Amino acid sequence: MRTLYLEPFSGVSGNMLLGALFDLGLDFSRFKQELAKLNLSGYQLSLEKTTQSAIAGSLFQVELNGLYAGHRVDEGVQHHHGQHHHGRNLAEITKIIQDSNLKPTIKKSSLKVFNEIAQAEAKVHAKTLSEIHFHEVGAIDSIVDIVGFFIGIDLMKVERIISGTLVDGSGTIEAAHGTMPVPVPAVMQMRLNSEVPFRQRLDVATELVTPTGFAIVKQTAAQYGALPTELLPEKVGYGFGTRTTGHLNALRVQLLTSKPSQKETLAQSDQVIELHANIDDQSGEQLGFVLENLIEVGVYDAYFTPVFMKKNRPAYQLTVIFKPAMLDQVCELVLQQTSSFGVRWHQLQRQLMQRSFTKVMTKFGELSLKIGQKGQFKKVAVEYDEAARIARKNGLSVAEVMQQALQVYDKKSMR
Ligand SMILES: O=C([S-])c1cc(C(=O)S)c[n+]([C@@H]2O[C@H](COP(=O)(O)O)[C@@H](O)[C@H]2O)c1
Ligand code: NI
Repeated sequence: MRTLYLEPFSGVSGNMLLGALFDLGLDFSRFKQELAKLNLSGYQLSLEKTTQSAIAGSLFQVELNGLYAGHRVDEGVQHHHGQHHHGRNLAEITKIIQDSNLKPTIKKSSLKVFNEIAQAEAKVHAKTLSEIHFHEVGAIDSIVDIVGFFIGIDLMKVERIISGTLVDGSGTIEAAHGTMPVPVPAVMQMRLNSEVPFRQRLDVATELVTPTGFAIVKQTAAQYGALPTELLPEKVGYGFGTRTTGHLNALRVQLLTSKPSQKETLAQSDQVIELHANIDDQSGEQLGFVLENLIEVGVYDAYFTPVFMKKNRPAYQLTVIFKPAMLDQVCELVLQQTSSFGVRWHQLQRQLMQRSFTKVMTKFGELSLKIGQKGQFKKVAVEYDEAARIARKNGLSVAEVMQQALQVYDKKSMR
């Protein structure tokens, strides 16, 4: 799976995302060909290979009638070059995107991002969605950045995006409406109840995370956190921002692929999801049923831990451990079959011993053994179900049967 890993150590914006994709090798001519399918005019694109703080990277900008696009959204009539213009609202932008010949997946993803930003702007400015206008200059910039990003990842065949923590600056910025706090209000609004990891640098007194950058990450990242260790960085790129921060102002991106030569490592180290839900109002019978169903669909483990919840309620915490591909299935099962109104999860790195299986013949019958190996360490475990069956049949303890099996194994392996 081709994965794009974002390192927004100096924030993220539409320009930085596209600059970074070009720096990774996205073909500028192919990109422009695809973007032309929008049938938009009045803009030029500039792509410059340059350096910042002695680091080589790419600066991507959208130029409109000689001006670099900056401000984006207004909640009504826009003053532009001394005239009054009504900007494009969400419905008009939706129409431009829908009427284009772009791939349906690109249209759909772009519209999700526009919706995310428009909802946040509407809330911040206490306006309705149709009253939020992406003004004439900013609308083109936003369309190019947002639609362009999805064109870029489609051309580069990126299948999954993972993002590290978004780092914003602090203080205030000057915008069309006056002074705005950082994180800017639209970003702050989109952060509410979102999982996107975020922190601020107090030594950078400007905006590093723009609404467009934040919305794209929020809508596209399948996972957040550190670089997955089982993946191999194949390419790295730097997309520069336009603000002067006194530091390297870039988004770093990595293109990751699975390590082909280390299949063994892959098999021994992988990622699992640990999901939790606290339940204080469901019967033991029903909860037992939930565990049975979870085990049946193939989770690695599922169990309850007694906990005290708010208001001193004795309750149970459900824990389920399973492979990441089962996330939707497990969430649905837990939400359908328990009284919990939500679930929470995190991804964990797991390391396993290399496993193999063998059989031994004891005087009571045949038994299966599981062998775990990690370097010079070795563990042998007797299959419990088989040992229990033999113990019952012969009137023995499970320990006696297991001991017999291990003795036979030891003799066999010493030979
Ligand atoms: O024009 C408006 S209303 C505006 C609102 C906000 C809010 O947070 S509300 C922010 N901005 C600033 O405009 C530029 C461009 O943002 P893009 O996401 O289009 O790149 C950026 O500095 C925003 O913070 C404008
Ligand atoms: Ni705004």
